[in-house]
Amino acid sequence: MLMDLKVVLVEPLYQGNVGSVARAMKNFGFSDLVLVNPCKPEVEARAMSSHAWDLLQNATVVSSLEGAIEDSSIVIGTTGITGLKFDEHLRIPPFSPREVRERLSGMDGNVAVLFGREDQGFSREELSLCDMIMTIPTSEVYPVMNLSHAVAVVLYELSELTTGDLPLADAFDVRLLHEHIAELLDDIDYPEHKKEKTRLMIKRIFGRACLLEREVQTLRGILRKIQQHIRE
Ligand SMILES: C[S@@+](CC[C@H](N)C(=O)[O-])C[C@H]1O[C@@H](n2cnc3c(N)ncnc32)[C@H](O)[C@@H]1O
Repeated sequence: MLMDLKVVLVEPLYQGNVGSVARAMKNFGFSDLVLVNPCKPEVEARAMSSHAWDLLQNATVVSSLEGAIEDSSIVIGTTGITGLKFDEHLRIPPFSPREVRERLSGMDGNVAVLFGREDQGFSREELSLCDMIMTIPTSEVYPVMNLSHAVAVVLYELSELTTGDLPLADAFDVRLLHEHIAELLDDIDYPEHKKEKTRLMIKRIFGRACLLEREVQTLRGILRKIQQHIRE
């Protein structure tokens, strides 16, 4: 069974790419396409989508990335630029599509894979919403691929992903866990200037772990106990 996976295109600029993405999705058996503030898919998009025009017609159009991923347990950002050039503050180890497939194999849940703008990729704020970063290994000489080519390679690999019976934590519960951690940092008077980066680091650690429902509940239980202890 295929994982419940949606492809999110963030502010795609060119109709041709949007059409080609729809085609690649249909080629690999995916249908859930979300477009954040897209260019209007018209004649060119239709031509490039070929027999996947229906998929494009049924795409969900939203006005914010947050809205596109609010129900996703795991949010995976994609980029051709890694290392310090990518973002010196985030320093996230990127995963190849094969590594992502291996990590998610046997699990069940909502996964969103994000693809960035053709000209600028993602902003730092957008990247901070991601649990994992995925990079297709390419030539170092020219690592940045065309948007729709990148989608096709990623989906080729993820179409081999087999869903299992381990439920990924619900997006809402993961959000509560992070709110809980933020409260705890306040309770222990964690240095104000370090809070944001620390919260992001914890989000990344948990993101890489692909937390299961039971694990989130256990972590929240422990945090509650610590909080009670501190507040007494
Ligand atoms: C043309 S690229 C964007 C290039 C942009 N100049 C940048 O700085 O990221 C459009 C999108 O394709 C995807 N992409 C391109 N190359 C990739 C690669 N090697 N691995 C994973 N995704 C890639 C990413 O989602 C990227 O945001």
